[in-house]
Amino acid sequence: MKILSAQQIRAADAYTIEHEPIRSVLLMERAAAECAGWMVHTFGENPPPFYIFCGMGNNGGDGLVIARLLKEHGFSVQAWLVHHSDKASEDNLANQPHYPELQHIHSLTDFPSIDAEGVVVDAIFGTGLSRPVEGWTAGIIHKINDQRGRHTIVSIDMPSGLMADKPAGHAPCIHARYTLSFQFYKLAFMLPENADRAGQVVILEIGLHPDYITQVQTRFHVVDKHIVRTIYQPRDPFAHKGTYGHSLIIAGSYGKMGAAVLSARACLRAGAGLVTAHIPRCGYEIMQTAVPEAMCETEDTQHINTHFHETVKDSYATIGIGPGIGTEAATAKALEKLLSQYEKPMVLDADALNIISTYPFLLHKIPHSSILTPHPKEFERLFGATEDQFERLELLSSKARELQLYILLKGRYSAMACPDGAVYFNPTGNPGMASAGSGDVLTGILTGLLCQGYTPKAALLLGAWLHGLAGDLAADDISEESLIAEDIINYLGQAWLNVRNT
Ligand SMILES: NC(=O)C1=CN([C@@H]2O[C@H](COP(=O)(O)OP(=O)(O)OC[C@H]3O[C@@H](n4cnc5c(N)ncnc54)[C@H](O)[C@@H]3O)[C@@H](O)[C@H]2O)[C@@H](O)CC1
Ligand SMILES: Nc1ncnc2c1ncn2[C@@H]1O[C@H](COP(=O)(O)OP(=O)(O)O)[C@@H](O)[C@H]1O
Ligand SMILES: [K+]
Repeated sequence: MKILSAQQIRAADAYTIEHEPIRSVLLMERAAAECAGWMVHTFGENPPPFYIFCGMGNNGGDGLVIARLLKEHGFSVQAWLVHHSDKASEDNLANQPHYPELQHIHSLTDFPSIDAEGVVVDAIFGTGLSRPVEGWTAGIIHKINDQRGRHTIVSIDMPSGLMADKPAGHAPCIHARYTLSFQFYKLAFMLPENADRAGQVVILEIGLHPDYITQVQTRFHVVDKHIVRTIYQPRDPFAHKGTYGHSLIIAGSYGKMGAAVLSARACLRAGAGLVTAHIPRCGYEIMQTAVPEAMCETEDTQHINTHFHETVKDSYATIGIGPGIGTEAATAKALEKLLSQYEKPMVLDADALNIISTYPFLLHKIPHSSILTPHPKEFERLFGATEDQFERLELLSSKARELQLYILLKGRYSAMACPDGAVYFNPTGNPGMASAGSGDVLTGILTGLLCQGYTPKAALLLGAWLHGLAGDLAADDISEESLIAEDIINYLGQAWLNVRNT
């Protein structure tokens, strides 16, 4: 699914109005009807009172229509027009007479007391907000946020105060429980700095013209079922174990053999034909016992990996390196040699990335189209700090282009930058996965997918999706709290079935 900028969304509205064709006030009616429908579906059993705050633009226009529709449905509704500007938009103005009970807010003192527990609808600003909200309108936003404990706040299209594709910093902004966003995710929703602003994002289809959506060029995308289904390749009925490649996992050190076990096991469950784990000697029995399906190659050194470059053969379809290997000088030396001699795309994670941040010239030795999977701290060590998360996204995308690598920046919506500069966000996954070892599993999955012949881009998008989906399926059964990395591996099979049957 594409992520459009505010300006592209305006163009999509205009294109739809001209080519469907539909009058703009009817497009507003259609969008608002989707919101009202969601509200009836969500709160309709025993409807609470609704308090609707409308702005002067088209977002406010949506609010006016929602107020009318909910009232017609028999809900208890009060609505206010927040006069942040002297002029209302045409469609806002057209809808005001259809809601005669409309009340007015001209200053902070007009803010009503809203007693009974209910739903506060925020339709003050949408994608038209061009600068941070100031003055008494900012005060209204704070007053609405003060209601959070007692009321459910639902924002229409955007939480008011947030801008679709610009940082809002510490500017006043509604903290919604739900955001009903029209047709597309907005870039701002993908960033952790806005996590407590948009709340749970619900995408509502409002029938914007498909021709516009197909032809519009955008760098940002959210991975969805359609993309994943296009990537998925069923296995060949005549396959043998050689068909799906031989991968090498270089991982683990004394005290961190779990990282190696998790990566090797995930690599197998992702579908690799053969897996060899390269580990220090201290891990031999652990690995052979925990992952009997994997072959094992050990170092002369007892506790760390130092000579893996000597055993690497071109016959390995790919390599996954990094989880738990430590950052000792001897390991760093071996990594440098490995990067100089192995030419196929590989997966680099964790300590492999930490070593590279200490010796940045190694970045240029990584085989093109390899996948790097830093978490935010590792990313900062590799590429430096940024002012805000929009700037960090730009840095991510420009580094992927400059180095011709795929870089996955981990998070709630992991951001995956491609060598052509495009960035895909992965929507699957949950906070239960914020526990030790989840990243080691991801390394194994990505390696397993590369190994069996998926292109690096396909492996990246499908791998992140499967990883998060397995986590979601596990959390559904055993809770987010008790989820551990091993569960992600155990539910990978169900995630595969889900992808196959979609
Ligand atoms: N036909 C369309 O264009 C449709 C638009 N829709 C709605 O329209 C919204 C966009 O509407 P608009 O473009 O009118 O914009 P908004 O309603 O988001 O806000 C624009 C209003 O806010 C004012 N404003 C902007 N920045 C401000 C600031 N910092 N402080 C105070 N006032 C400020 C502007 O002067 C204008 O009055 C979408 O988010 C969506 O809710 C939907 O109804 C779908 C159809
Ligand atoms: N709140 C969350 N929502 C979705 N995914 C998450 C969340 N927290 C963590 N994850 C995922 O779990 C993985 C954690 O990786 P990482 O921090 O490297 O863990 P570790 O180093 O312990 O293995 C990442 O893929 C990340 O996207
Ligand atoms: K809003």
